[in-house]
Amino acid sequence: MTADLFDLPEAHSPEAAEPIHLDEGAVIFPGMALPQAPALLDATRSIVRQAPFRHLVTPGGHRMSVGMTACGDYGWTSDRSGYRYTRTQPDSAQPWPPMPDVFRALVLAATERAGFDRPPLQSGLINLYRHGTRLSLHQDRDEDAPDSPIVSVSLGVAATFLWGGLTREAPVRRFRLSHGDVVVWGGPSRFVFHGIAPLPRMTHPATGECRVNLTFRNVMSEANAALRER
Ligand SMILES: O=C(O)CCC(=O)C(=O)O
Ligand SMILES: [Fe+2]
Repeated sequence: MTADLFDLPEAHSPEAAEPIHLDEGAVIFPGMALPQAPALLDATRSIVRQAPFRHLVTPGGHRMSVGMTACGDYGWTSDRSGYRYTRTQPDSAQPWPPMPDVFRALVLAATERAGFDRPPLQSGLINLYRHGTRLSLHQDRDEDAPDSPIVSVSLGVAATFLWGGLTREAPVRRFRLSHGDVVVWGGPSRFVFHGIAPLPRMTHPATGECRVNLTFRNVMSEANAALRER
């Protein structure tokens, strides 16, 4: 599997520093977050002190191998009763830590660079992968905000991103996501099936044996958010 990983397009070679277009509305920006990576990891550590990683249980009773936490107005949770967004942490009833400025600035820049209007700043999920951790093919559809894209930032050990289509049966392409890579998907690609292949046993100077992924979403559409504020 490690050999497979190195056969994928290398995001950081000079000739590949250009955006990689996956589909209409979906793009990888290789290395876009490299300058901010140390600050992103510091901010992540501070969030984790306030809201520790948890291995959530799926409605089917499986313990997820990804460790998860969140920041911003909403965090994603899962348990035997289903998947949902909550304004408080599942076991402490504390609000999620606020979204750090260094996260917000990167989300704004990536959203604009990808040509979308509405930056996903309502929820920042933090996923922790170790050797063998995977995230099977899924759509991000627990949100009610199809008008804003997903922004995803990869830090630490490189992973294989699985990029499928709008149905589970669609062919899956594989891309290598390295430290500092940013992926944005929205518009016609907002509900594309995607996932992460099991993380190889490798180390990265910034994170040791781990990969950290930050994914940003809006949870409520502009119309629903406006209704709430009335
Ligand atoms: O770790 C990644 O790059 C993808 C994460 C993801 O798809 C999710 O959190 O829904
Ligand atoms: Fe996802």
